[in-house]
Amino acid sequence: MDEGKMDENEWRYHGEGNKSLVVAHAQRCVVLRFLKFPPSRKKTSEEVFQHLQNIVDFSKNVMKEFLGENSAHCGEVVQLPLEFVKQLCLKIQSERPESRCDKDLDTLSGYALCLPNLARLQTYRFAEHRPILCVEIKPKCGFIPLCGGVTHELKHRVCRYCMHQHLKVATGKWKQISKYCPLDLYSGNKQRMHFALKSLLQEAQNNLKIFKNGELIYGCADARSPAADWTELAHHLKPFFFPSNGLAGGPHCTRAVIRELVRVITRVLLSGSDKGRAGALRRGPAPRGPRVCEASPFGRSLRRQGKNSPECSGLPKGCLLYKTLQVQMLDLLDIEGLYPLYRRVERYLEEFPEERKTLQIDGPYDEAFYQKLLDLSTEDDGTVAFALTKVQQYRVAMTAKDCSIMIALSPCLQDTRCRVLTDAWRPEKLHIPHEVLIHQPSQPFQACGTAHSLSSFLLAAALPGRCSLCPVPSSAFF
Ligand SMILES: O=P(O)(O)O[C@@H]1[C@@H](OP(=O)(O)O)[C@H](OP(=O)(O)O)[C@H](O)[C@H](OP(=O)(O)O)[C@H]1OP(=O)(O)O
Ligand SMILES: Nc1ncnc2c1ncn2[C@@H]1O[C@H](COP(=O)(O)OP(=O)(O)OP(=O)(O)O)[C@@H](O)[C@H]1O
Repeated sequence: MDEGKMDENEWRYHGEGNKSLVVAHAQRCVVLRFLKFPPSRKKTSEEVFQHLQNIVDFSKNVMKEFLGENSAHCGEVVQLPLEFVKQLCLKIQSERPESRCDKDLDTLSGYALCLPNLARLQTYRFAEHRPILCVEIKPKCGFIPLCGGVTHELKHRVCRYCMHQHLKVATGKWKQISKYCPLDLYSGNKQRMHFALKSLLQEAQNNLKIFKNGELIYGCADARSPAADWTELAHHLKPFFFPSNGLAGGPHCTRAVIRELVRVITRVLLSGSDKGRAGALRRGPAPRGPRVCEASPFGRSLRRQGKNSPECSGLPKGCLLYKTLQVQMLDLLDIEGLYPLYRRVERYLEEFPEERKTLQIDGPYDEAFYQKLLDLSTEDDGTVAFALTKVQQYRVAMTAKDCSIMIALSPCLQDTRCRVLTDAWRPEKLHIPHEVLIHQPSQPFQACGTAHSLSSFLLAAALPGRCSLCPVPSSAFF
């Protein structure tokens, strides 16, 4: 990217979250990710640069280590002309959802992160003409804590996502309670996963987005968004899944297309053997909590059938869901167990503020930082070192609890063989037909009231095995 010659007209609004706003280049497969701040809280250029550099280091030295070399896109910090950023900000303002406009894009520092556009395939530097579907899922926390520090009994039975649903509907953030439960998605049981994905498709909230050729075609900006329209979605998807068969339209076709989409996503989520160290994280004695959340309609129907424990399929060790869950489980103590340790660190820093740097409180997120995360002991020896390790593990776990998985799918170019879509990944596997990418938004540490932003990571995993898209003839698309 030539930062000297930037033209705002070559970029379009792509999406935003609570902390950043993303624009995509119209031709090239890159995005720019800008930080956002409340109008009253501007940061200096140096602070913004450091924040973004921390995100890059964290992706590279922590998340990539846990989730696998092939699973990370760290991006790079770029400095852009201020005039370009100002014009871009004006250009995209009308496309921003109202609910996100309480924060402004940072137009003062000129810094942004440049990343690959994960809604497109990464093999090609330029947007090409083959159709690309990208499914973005933010699965949220996939386990129920079982640690002794948890005081509310309900937290041992109902997962955080399902509890939050009630709060979100009560406060008007979303219109209705979703049937989605992360524990169903993380179960590894295909039937439960299908239920979870269908529930996401019914009530996407901010947990599911679908892009076609880089454009958002399905997803929910806020509670004012129109209700999900499966007929329209099926219309978009039919050429991907049933390009040449006789399924004309109507409810039967819609159901068939949605079923196929759910089946393909499940298959992708369960595949993958990219090595990361998350699988090697050795747990202490603490056992895992219940595998089914009491609030999940799937769990309830199991109980009605008298099945108290579901058939437990478990996740294959190499798959991204498994690795993500392992990292989430670095939260060994829950916020209730962690808070006293956080206070211990805080008190220490009040007394010895100069230690902040030595203790790597705000980074750098380097190899030494990563190594300390591997200590999973829960025996508190009363030291600041122990408390700090648990706090940092908690922050990393929070990152994994808030990340998104991005699955890019494309039909094959030949009738019978799939092409590799990622040249960098295992070129001998000429049948790897799709890409999976994880995107992690900026991760704050708000649990205890402060707002340190920690991390962001982008991951890609190569998937072995044939995909159900393989037999799809390409001719229908070109
Ligand atoms: O706390 P949660 O589980 O509600 O997660 C927050 C997300 O809410 P969600 O429940 O997914 O709608 C929230 O998402 P939305 O703004 O609601 O789309 C953010 O992702 C937030 O992260 P950050 O503080 O902006 O870096 C997330 O905060 P963290 O918990 O990751 O700090
Ligand atoms: N590299 C990328 N490629 C494609 N799309 C991206 C990329 N990075 C972000 N996006 C899109 O932009 C949206 C907003 O970005 P992001 O989630 O990083 O915002 P955030 O403010 O950090 O998130 P949060 O609300 O969790 O704090 C994402 O949901 C995703 O759809």
